Amino acid sequence: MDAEFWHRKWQDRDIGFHAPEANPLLVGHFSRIAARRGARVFVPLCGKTLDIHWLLAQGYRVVGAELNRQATVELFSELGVEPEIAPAGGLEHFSAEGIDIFVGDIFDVSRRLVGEVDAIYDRAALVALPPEMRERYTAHLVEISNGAPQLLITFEYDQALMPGPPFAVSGEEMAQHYGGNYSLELADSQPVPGGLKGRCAATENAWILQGK
Ligand SMILES: C[S@@+](CC[C@H](N)C(=O)[O-])C[C@H]1O[C@@H](n2cnc3c(N)ncnc32)[C@H](O)[C@@H]1O
Repeated sequence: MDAEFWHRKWQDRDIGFHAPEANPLLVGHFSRIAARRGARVFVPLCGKTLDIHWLLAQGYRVVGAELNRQATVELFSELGVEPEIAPAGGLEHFSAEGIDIFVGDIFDVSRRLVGEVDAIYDRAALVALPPEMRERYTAHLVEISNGAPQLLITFEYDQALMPGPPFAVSGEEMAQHYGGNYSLELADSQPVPGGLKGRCAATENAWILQGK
């Protein structure tokens, strides 16, 4: 799952992960980790998700990281906002009132660059990464956010039945990555209607991670 894999997906418009509405688990649970209007929410691997539209509409500020420039151009266009675009280290920084998106590899996003983070919303980000990248990703997220609380959405299913992404991430794996920094609560668990990609029984889990 290198950069080319994701750029090709965007180029071929093979973006089944892009949901047509804000995620119900976000809508149902987010206020538990960030109640304050104006809180700044980090959305890693953000694509052009409508979850960002929802967060902005609730009065949150958003900072995102996304590899694909065209996805970011479309995000701002669909928000109806003209971004300022500037170089930022080796990345590009798209910004407008209440929103900053860094275009490039999340591993090049530093704590200094990302700035204040009050909460993290991870949907289709941890589960988009293969097992060998998840340890590095989770440690990096904790480092650049200073251990901000998270709402993290995962899938659980029999990985033998279907290759990822999205990958299955178990509760045990969650504890391995995040148990040292956070207390973990499985706040919600819902069957995926019709199965994952229409072919594999799965549950979608909403985890709330609060700093220890
Ligand atoms: C499965 S999609 C999810 C997008 C979004 N979270 C959503 O819910 O629609 C994963 C996204 O992560 C981006 N991505 C993959 N690897 C990345 C990396 N190393 N750094 C930044 N973005 C990355 C891809 O381009 C893609 O848009």
